[in-house]
Amino acid sequence: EEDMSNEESGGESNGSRFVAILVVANVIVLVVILFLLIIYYKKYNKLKNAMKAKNILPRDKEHDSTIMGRAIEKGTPEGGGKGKLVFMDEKGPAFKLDDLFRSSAEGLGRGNFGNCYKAMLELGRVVVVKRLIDLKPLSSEEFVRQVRAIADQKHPNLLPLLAYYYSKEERLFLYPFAAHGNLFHRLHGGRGTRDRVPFRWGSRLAAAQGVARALEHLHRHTRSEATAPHGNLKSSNILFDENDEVLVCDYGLTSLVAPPIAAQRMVSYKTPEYQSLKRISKKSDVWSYGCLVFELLTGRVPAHSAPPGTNGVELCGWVNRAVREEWTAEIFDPEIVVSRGANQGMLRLMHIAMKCCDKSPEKRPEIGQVVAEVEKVKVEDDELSYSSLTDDSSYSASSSQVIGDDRR
Ligand SMILES: Nc1ncnc2c1ncn2[C@@H]1O[C@H](COP(=O)(O)OP(=O)(O)OP(=O)(O)O)[C@@H](O)[C@H]1O
Repeated sequence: EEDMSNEESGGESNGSRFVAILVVANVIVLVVILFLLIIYYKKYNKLKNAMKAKNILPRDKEHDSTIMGRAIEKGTPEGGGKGKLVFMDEKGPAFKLDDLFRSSAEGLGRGNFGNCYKAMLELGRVVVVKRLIDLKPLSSEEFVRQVRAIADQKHPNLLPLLAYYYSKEERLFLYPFAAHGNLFHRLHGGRGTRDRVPFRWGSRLAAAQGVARALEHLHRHTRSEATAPHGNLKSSNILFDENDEVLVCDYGLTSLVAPPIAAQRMVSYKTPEYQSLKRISKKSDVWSYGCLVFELLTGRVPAHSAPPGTNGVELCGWVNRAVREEWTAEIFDPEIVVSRGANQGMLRLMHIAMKCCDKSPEKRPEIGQVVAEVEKVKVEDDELSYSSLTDDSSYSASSSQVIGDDRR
């Protein structure tokens, strides 16, 4: 009897051990399955994002329609922040934060200071929202003071700041949308394809004149000489409105951006004097203007402002070498020289740009002088005499080179 009861209790304990092993095995299998699912999900997401980044998968529509909301949600009252949308026009708000929150948006590109979105509001209004990252740590009062200084710069050739959004986590600038794109695309887009719309000399000259006028305005309204009032002058920051009028944008950010970031990313910090002496001044903008004019005349991208994925040329050195070595005719974009070669106006503009790009900032002209000279350049300018900025002897020499040169 004793043996039988021992056998029974042994059987019972074996049974419960078996059940326990079964439970543990099940738990292990479940944990392994869960673990595999997590790995699979992570890999799937990684692959999906990589494909999206390479434009293999179409962009998510839902993402597009809520992108603006996500961009600002942390700062809104609903998100727990204390976001504020402030309009610069005294007439008062043209729309509410909520309208922006609900607008559908499309990315325009990622610049050096964050993403830019085109936001389509109800009633057909379109604005551009620029997210600002890597700013200096400024108190809200100081930030507002700097933003007001930017907004007060009003000129027909400057893209006006419509509004700003400020919260602890997020700073946004709102601008009108410029319908005809930027100068970079106008100059370099679609080259060598059937889609290319030629960008003629007259339009390039008009762009050079508009930019010079905008810069002069910025310089006249900036007291300090030891700052670059624009700071980031380059072709992607020159826009065209629906009438093809020039609108210079992204001015005044030098006062908001942290200095090491500015040194890495802004054009005014690529000047010879900043590279050697860490000096920045109004003449840094004049140098950037000279480079921009070279870009207009040559159709080549300057190395210092070439967007990622594009190659640039060190244009100041290249043009100076061409003039020195007597092959000036070759620098001009074939799209503007057509059959008659570079005209007097193109040569005149080239010489103005050469003065602007002088290695020594002291030798560069003031932007006011640049405007006066650029305004004198005509679409068909056959006058041989001109003054102050352009050096008559080098001008005559290079004009004859242009006429006599073989195109290499
Ligand atoms: N108001 C606007 N209207 C139309 N296009 C704009 C407007 N503002 C910016 N863009 C375009 O959006 C794109 C991204 O602009 P963003 O200013 O962020 O970058 P970027 O000009 O390439 O570089 P950076 O940040 O150094 O200025 C550029 O192609 C620019 O020309």
